[in-house]
Amino acid sequence: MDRMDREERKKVVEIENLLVKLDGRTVLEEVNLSVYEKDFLGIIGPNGGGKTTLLKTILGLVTAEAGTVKIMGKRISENRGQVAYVPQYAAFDRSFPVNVWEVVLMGRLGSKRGRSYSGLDQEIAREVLKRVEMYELRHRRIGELSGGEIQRVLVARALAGRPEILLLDEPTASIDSRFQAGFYELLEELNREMTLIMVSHDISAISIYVKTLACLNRKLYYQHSKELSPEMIEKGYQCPVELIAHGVPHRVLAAHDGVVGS
Ligand SMILES: Nc1ncnc2c1ncn2[C@@H]1O[C@H](COP(=O)(O)OP(=O)(O)OP(=O)(O)O)[C@@H](O)[C@H]1O
Repeated sequence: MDRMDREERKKVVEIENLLVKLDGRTVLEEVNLSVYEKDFLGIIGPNGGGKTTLLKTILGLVTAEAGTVKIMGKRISENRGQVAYVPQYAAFDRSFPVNVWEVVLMGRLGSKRGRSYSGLDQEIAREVLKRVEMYELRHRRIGELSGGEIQRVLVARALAGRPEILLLDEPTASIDSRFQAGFYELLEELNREMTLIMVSHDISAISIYVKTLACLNRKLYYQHSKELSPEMIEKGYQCPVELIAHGVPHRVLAAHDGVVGS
């Protein structure tokens, strides 16, 4: 995406000089990031690099030590409801005794008045379940679903809040590779209407679907492009590029000596 194209679109997430400490330890520092309307940003990086923490900061669940985070031009505290989160599947308790329909309705909790869900809440739950092709299984207990099905339900729950920005934390980690392509296709379709920010370890898969890639290892390396320069990877992973390059399709590597970019 070139600069001209970006300037015509709205900035939906704007992070400046972010510093986050957890238990007194610096987890994120000097993070600057602008995400534009309808971007599909993939964030990669080593374990413990701060990816989940960055998503939680955008959601307002983690407080910054310094710096600013703005969503749609406003501070997070003034702007709830426009960002939704699809958690890591592993973080979801499968033994929780609820069915698909109830899980998706939880996505309407922010708008619920009184004790019961409105007709509108139910209509939205129906619509989002159809969207992720899980409506037929709406009476199923969560514990009876496959990893891929649960992930679709979690996307539906996030969509039920009618977000402008969807954050996804390793959404395909537990999905059988046969079903991953279908899941990414769903994300591509959603991206026509909303901004997506996705954390993943699966560089080769996400590089097919995302529009831009960033590398996070306490600091964020990002050029508003799908190409990762060897320098970004080296800084991001703090190990020689050669080790990583085997697992990265060439087309995400910018041209440099010894590696031909395409
Ligand atoms: N609640 C917490 N209290 C203290 N430290 C934490 C907390 N949550 C995370 N951390 C630490 O912050 C660092 C970043 O963690 P985070 O989960 O954001 O990384 P990540 O890039 O998402 O890792 P992974 O790829 O393994 O999921 C890690 O060193 C982790 O141990």
